[in-house]
Amino acid sequence: MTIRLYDTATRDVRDFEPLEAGRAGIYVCGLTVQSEPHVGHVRSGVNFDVLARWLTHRGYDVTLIRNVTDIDDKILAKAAEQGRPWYNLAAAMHRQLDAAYTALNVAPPTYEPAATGHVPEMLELIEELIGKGHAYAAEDGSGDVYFDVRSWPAYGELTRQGIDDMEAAGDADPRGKRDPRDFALWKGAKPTEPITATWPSPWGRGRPGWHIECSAMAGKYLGPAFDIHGGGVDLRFPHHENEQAQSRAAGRPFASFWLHNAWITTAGEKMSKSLGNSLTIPAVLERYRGIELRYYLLSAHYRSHVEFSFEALDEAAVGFRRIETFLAKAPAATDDARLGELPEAFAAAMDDDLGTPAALAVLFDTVREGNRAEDPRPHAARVRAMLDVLGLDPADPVWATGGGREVERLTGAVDALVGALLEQRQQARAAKDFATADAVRDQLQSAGIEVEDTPDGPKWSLG
Ligand SMILES: Nc1ncnc2c1ncn2[C@@H]1O[C@H](COP(=O)(O)OP(=O)(O)OP(=O)(O)O)[C@@H](O)[C@H]1O
Ligand SMILES: [Zn+2]
Repeated sequence: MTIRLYDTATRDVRDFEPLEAGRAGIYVCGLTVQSEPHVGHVRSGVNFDVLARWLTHRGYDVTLIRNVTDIDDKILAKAAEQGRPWYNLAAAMHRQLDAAYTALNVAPPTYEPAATGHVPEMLELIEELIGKGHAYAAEDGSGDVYFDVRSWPAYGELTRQGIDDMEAAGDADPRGKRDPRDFALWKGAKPTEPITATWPSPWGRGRPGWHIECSAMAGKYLGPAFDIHGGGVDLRFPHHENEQAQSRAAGRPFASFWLHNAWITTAGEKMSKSLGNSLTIPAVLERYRGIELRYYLLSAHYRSHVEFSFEALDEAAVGFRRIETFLAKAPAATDDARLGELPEAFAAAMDDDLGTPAALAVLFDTVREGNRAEDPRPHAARVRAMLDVLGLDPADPVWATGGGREVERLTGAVDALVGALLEQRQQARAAKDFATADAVRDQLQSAGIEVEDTPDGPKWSLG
C-alpha cells in the first residue's frame, strides 16, 4: 500500500515518505501565459491532477500549488508585437488556460499563485542570497542581480552536471556576470520595456527572473521543505536546477522528490508553438470531447513521450466509448459509483509510479468480464470507481456539458429556443392575451430562466 514514485533526482523509484504523516505538499511549475494552450501544455496539468487524486484516495491531505508565470520576456515581446498591454495578453491567455483545464476536468490547485503577486517574497529571497554570499548585483549598472554558481558547490546536483560542462545562462548580458553560468535573479529595467512591467527594488526598477519566482512561491505556500516538485521534463535544466540551488543556498531544503512528465511529440519532436507543430486545445475540442482527450493523455505513462496523432486519439476515443457503452448497459449501478471497490491490481498499478496504462488494462479487463457476466452491475460499480479516481467518470456532472465548444453550442441552442418562446410572449402581449404571455414567462421560470424586459427587448439569463 505504499506509493512509490520515480524521483528524477535520485533516478530511481522510491517509497513516497511524506515529511509530515498524512500530508503531501506538491509544487508544479505552471505555464507562462503567453499563447493559446496546446496539447503539450496541458499534459503536466492532467498528470499532476491524477497524482493529487491518487494521493488523496490513499488518505493524504494534499496541498497542490501550481503557479502562473504572468510576466516574462516572451509575454512582453508578444504583447508588443500585438500592440496590447502585456497584462492584457497574460490575463486573456490565463483565461484560456483555465478553460482548457476545466474542459479536461483538471481540478483547480489549492492555490494558484501568480508571479506578479509575489514580488516582495522574491525580493526577500534575493536579499537573503546576497547576504549569504550566493548572489551579487551586476557591476555594469544594469540593475541585474545574479546567482553566483561558483559559490554553491552543490550546483549541478539535480541534473548531475559539473559546472564546467554546463551551458551558459542565456538570460542577460554576460558582461555583468562573474561566470557565464550565473543566472538572473532580478532583471534591471530596460528603457524599451514598459514601466508597468517593472517593480521597485534595492537595485532599481526591474522584474524577477523566472527561476526565483518558483522558489519564492513554493516557499510561501509549502514552507522551506516540501514533498514533491513537478513539471515537464524540459524544465529539469536550467529551471529546476536553479530553483533548487537558490533555495538550498538560502537554507531551505526544498523538494524531497522531483517528478517530471515527458513530452507530447509530433513527428518525434516536442510539440511546440515555435516549431509550428502544435495543436491547440480548442482545436482538439472541436472534434473530441474533453473526457476523450483526458483519457488519451492518461493512456500513456506520464514518463513516456506521447506521439500525438488524430489516429491515436481516434483509437483512444473508440476505446473510451466501449467503456461508456458497457456502463450504459448496466445503469442500475450508477448510484453505486462511490461504493465500488477498486480492484487490487488497479491500486497496485497506481501505487507503482502512477502506472496509468497498467491501471487502465485492469479497467478494460473488468469491462470485458462485465460484458460476459449475467449481472454486470458489480463490475460496473468497480469500473466507475476506477474511472472516478482518474477523473474520468462519465457520470460526473463536470462532464455534463462536454466542455469547451459544447458549452457554446448548448448556449446557442438554448438562446434560439428561449428566443422563440419570447417571441410568442410578445405576440400574445400585442394581442392583449396576458394569460398566454404570463404562461410563457412561468414556463421559462420553471426551467430556471429569468426574463428581464429592457428597452432593447427582453433579455434572458439563468436565474
Ligand atoms: N510538447 C510538450 N509536451 C509536454 N509538455 C510541454 C510541451 N510543450 C511545452 N510543455 C510544457 O509547457 C511549459 C511551457 O513550455 P514552452 O514554453 O517550451 O512551450 P511552448 O509555448 O510550446 O514553447 P515555444 O516558446 O517554443 O512556443 C513547460 O512547462 C513545458 O514543460
Ligand atoms: Zn518553476
